[in-house]
Amino acid sequence: MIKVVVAGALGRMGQESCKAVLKAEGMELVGAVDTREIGSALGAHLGIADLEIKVSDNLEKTLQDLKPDVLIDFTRPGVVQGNIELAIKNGVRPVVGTTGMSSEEIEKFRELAAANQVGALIAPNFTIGALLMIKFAAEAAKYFPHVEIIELHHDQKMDAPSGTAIKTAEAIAAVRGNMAQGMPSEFEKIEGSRGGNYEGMRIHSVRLPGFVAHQEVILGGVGQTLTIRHDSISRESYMPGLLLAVRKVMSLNHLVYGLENLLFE
Ligand SMILES: NC(=O)C1=CN([C@@H]2O[C@H](COP(=O)(O)OP(=O)(O)OC[C@H]3O[C@@H](n4cnc5c(N)ncnc54)[C@H](OP(=O)(O)O)[C@@H]3O)[C@@H](O)[C@H]2O)C=CC1
Ligand SMILES: O=C(O)C1=N[C@H](C(=O)O)C[C@H](O)C1
Repeated sequence: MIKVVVAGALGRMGQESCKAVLKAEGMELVGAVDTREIGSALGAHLGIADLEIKVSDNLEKTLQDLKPDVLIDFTRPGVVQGNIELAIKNGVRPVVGTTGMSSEEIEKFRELAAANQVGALIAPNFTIGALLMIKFAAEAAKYFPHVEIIELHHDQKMDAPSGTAIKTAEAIAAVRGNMAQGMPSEFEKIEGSRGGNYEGMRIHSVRLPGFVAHQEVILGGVGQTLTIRHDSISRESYMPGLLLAVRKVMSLNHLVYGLENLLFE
């Protein structure tokens, strides 16, 4: 049995993750950590009457008392960093969906995981569709190097651009490098109109109620454009990838950034 603790257990992704782990063969949900309704029964939040687990606000004590194999983290930027450090230092493998970390922070955790010989995964997106979108976009960018990314999310999202958009831009930049796009003399009449700039690629972040998580990668060529789009229309879409990650992290002794590295091996 893989023993799992979920941090951010009362959040949108945390609740979905708890339900998925409870249903998963070979996994046991042993603990739940959040900032809200501490001491309440997790089952009451998930609509499962006979679930014994209580919500704790103390991750360190939870990890030390319950000694889980894996920590799933869906908290928020600024919190996740401390959680990863606590997990690795306690020999618990973090499987992290929380976005908003810098590449320097990810590198620091890579070193920490290696020094402690603890498996870890940081995955900005757990859906197979988004991973394929990134793969296809990077392939297409070999032929269409002019690219803009539009990501669209619900309006409760804290970080912009999304972790998925950054991962997409990184994958495309690895193929085409840093490249100027558009007119050298272009200017913005309203600041930010052209979006964020990653190695010359523009990233536009839309935040509106009604969206879950969506992204378009638009590649432009002479007289033609190619659009690759992915839509997550429910948070269940992340669960198969998340459960796969929990299983795969058990046999790692280092940090992996991106589920694609475990999926398309
Ligand atoms: N990798 C992927 O595939 C996906 C990643 N995400 C990412 O996951 C993260 C969470 O998203 P989402 O579930 O929508 O966010 P929510 O705000 O719904 O959930 C976050 C939860 O974490 C809690 N929390 C805050 N601080 C702590 C803490 N110190 N310890 C424990 N829990 C804490 C929050 O409590 P409170 O409300 O009191 O602050 C809240 O319940 C985001 O970074 C998002 O971008 C989302 C979807 C998919
Ligand atoms: O906040 C979200 O909701 C999501 N965050 C992740 C990201 O930043 O890419 C994954 C997905 O897009 C949903």
